[in-house]
Amino acid sequence: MTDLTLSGSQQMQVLNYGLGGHYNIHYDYFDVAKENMPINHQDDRMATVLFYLTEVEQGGATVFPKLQQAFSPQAGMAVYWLNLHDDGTPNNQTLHAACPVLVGSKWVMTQWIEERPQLHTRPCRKR
Ligand SMILES: O=C(O)CCC(=O)C(=O)O
Ligand SMILES: [Fe+2]
Repeated sequence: MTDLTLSGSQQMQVLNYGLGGHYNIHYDYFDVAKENMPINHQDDRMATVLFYLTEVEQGGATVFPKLQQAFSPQAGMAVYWLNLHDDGTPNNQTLHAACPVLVGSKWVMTQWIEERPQLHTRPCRKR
């Protein structure tokens, strides 16, 4: 689906949000150049695939305020985005949050895709 390898990436994470459940505004990348990461964990989440497993009656949208985009959960839908630019620097336009569930329950599955395993298949370009 993404043409990226999942080797070295964490397992998918399943999240359930009940009434009022939300995810505060955040980036999925760590910005490894800035953060003092241990030498054996210098990798970053270059991409995210977010699968919606359920529809939510009201609320629960994933919002990207800097891009002015919102996605309302639909069962079977996925949103895929790149957290890093082609040169590996973080793309701060990817700031996002999950709005509170107002009615119903929300199930999602997140796959974060690591950058380093793409080394031999994905060229590193200048921005
Ligand atoms: O549940 C959502 O809509 C967003 C989840 C998310 O941002 C994440 O898992 O990193
Ligand atoms: Fe996220």
